[in-house]
Amino acid sequence: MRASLIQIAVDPDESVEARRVRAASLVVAQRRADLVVLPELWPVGAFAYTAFEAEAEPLEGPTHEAMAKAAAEAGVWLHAGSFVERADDGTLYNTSLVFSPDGERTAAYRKIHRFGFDQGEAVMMGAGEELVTVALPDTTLGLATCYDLRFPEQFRGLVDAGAETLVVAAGWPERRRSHWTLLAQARAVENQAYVLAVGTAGTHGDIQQAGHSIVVDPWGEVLAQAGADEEVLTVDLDPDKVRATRDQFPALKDRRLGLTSPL
Ligand SMILES: NC(=O)CCC(=O)C(=O)O
Repeated sequence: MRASLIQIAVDPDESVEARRVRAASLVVAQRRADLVVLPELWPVGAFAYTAFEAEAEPLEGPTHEAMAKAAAEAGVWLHAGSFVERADDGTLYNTSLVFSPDGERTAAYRKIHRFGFDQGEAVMMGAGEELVTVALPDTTLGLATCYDLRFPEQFRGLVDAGAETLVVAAGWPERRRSHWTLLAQARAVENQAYVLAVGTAGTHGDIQQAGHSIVVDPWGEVLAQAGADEEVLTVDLDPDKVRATRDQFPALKDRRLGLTSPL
């Protein structure tokens, strides 16, 4: 199974519409891949908080339309990264979309853990409430977005729901790049799953992006890592490796659930 991670550059001097057109053509160029993945909030920029309101779209808005078309034209499974969704009640969400090779939407995932503590996304957006997995012919994807990477219980929930390939769409800052690499490897090792983590390049909201998208195998080995600039990272995955790792080193079976504290 070939996966291509598109580490697109997000800079304020390019319009959202121009970037949408460019992202679609980058997807269409990945015709030889089975799965293509874009990062978090690439239309507007994950830290471009002041643009969230103006650039919010309905679920089936222009980003949905462009990405459905690109998936069908390339004939690939497409995790289209996330965009700012405006729900019918007006609430904004950081929402990821997945399309099948015929351009049908198969999943929408609203980011569960909002970043910013008492500001930015954490106060401007609603929180997703549902774990989302997507069954592909060769593997099951478990979806997560950026800050979610810091919450292992979300990933365990995805694994319990059948996930074998954990996809993290992010807009991770350069300042915490060491956490990005470490956490991607940790989520792979503890869940005995592939981790495909794709970030953005460029600078938005004055936050320099780390790039360094990364693919980690179920044993925790880094199969490939991008640099800081715009880049497409292409990797061949062996879905049987998840089953083999879980059979040969069955740590997931030794979980002790329901422990209580005497305090
Ligand atoms: N967009 C995000 O969720 C940023 C997360 C981040 O910067 C961090 O966890 O560190």
